[in-house]
Amino acid sequence: MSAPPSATPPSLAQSLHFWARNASNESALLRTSLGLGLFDALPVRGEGTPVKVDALAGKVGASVRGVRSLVELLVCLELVHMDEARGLSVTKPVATFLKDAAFRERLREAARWWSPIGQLEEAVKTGEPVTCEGQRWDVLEHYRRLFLEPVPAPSPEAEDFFDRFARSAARTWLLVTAGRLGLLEQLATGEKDEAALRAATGASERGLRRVLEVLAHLGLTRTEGTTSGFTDEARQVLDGKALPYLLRSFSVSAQYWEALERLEETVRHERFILDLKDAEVSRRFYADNSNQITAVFASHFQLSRRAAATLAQVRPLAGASVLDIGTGSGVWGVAFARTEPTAHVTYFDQEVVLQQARRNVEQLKALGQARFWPGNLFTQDFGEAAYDFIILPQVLNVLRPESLPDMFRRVARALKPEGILVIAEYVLHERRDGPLDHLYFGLRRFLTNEGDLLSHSEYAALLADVGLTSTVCLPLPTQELVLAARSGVTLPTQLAPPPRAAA
Ligand SMILES: C[S@@+](CC[C@H](N)C(=O)[O-])C[C@H]1O[C@@H](n2cnc3c(N)ncnc32)[C@H](O)[C@@H]1O
Repeated sequence: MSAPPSATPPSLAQSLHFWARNASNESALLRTSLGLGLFDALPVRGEGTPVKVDALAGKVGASVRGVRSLVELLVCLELVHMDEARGLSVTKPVATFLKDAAFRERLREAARWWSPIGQLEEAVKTGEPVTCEGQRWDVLEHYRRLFLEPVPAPSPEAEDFFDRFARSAARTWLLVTAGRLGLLEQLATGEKDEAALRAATGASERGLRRVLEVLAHLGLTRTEGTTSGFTDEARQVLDGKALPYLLRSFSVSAQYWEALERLEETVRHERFILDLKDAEVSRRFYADNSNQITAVFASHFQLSRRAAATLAQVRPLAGASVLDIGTGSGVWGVAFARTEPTAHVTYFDQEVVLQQARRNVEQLKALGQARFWPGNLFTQDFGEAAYDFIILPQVLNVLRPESLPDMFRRVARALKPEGILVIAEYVLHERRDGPLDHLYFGLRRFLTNEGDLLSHSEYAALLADVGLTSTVCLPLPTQELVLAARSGVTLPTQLAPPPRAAA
């Protein structure tokens, strides 16, 4: 299920993508919004004076940034309406089903299962209820009721809301668990009988059956007698490298589980459960994530090469000095090195992450043009008038909003007078009400004590403050490119065509 509700049901590939990345965010969003009383604090559309986000945060006693990161998603999902003056009200169908006491109780009951669901792996192995906060929870029975014995909701809108609220995260965790048990990998190699699957995964009879029943319900598997395998569609979608890639995405989502469960605490008090501003937590998280970042290297390399080609339209890259800040896998800097063999690239990141970047740069035979610079991007002085291009690829969203002016000041100082700043980011619509994937990404940045996503004009205002008065925003597939420079410097106004497959 993806949103807003559309006439055509999503394909299995689209659903898997959503379950891997955003389904647990969606459940946490709705569970937290309800827990905070956000819907109840808003007037019904057309029946009262719309409320601005600051006032709403005051009403529910929570942080403005936190409430804003929820509300922008609720607006995008069309559960909350935002008028031209940014006044908020709850839509009529939502107000109606939330007044239904029995439905409300179903939501409350479903909300209690987040932690127990996190122990699904144990439940599948033992076939027994799990213990959580001193109580026994029959997670396998919960999955049966949730997916195989649905209770009618008071309206189609209520059913859609319940699905997002209760089942979205449950789908993600089922797939996380099936991945961890090695069940999906077993099924990918062909049909298997129950005994073989139990032996390979350590699952109990009851646990395996339930997982397979729900996977079948999701359209991934089918079982005849005691033999199970992927459906034809699942086989096609999970062919080759697609399954390992998907499993890595699920494992990244799993890292956020507890923080999503406790999102209400974070929105209320800005108390961060997965605090990436803690140096040790950040080191571990990004060291782990750099594998994931490397897994998406090939697709991001398409984007970064296209960005380098776009800049080469207005400025020769020959002999250019390039600084790639928060380089991660190195995918952005190395694209400049590969586009122009005389360009020199400095890769800046945490030491532990640079080890991975070095391997990737070496593989692309660009070590001769490389310098690796370990440091802390929050405090590092990047020098003065030293670089023709500075790249900030997917890194501004790591900085809390109050750190952005200082970051831009250090970066503008390090740019040569004719230099160009290259920001690759998830740039929001001017109304900050989409795109949906960007907003979910933004919610994760908020809950990990990282930054805000901005619109083009919000970036332009901050950049103008440091003298980079000329900006353009060019949409790449999946993210945006904001280019900035001092007045009079020519910036490209359109993207170069996509590069050919070979690097
Ligand atoms: C979201 S990743 C982006 C990676 C890469 N630029 C890309 O587009 O794939 C953010 C990067 O910022 C780095 N980072 C986060 N905090 C940092 C800090 N305090 N100092 C240096 N690098 C940091 C992380 O290690 C990570 O590689």
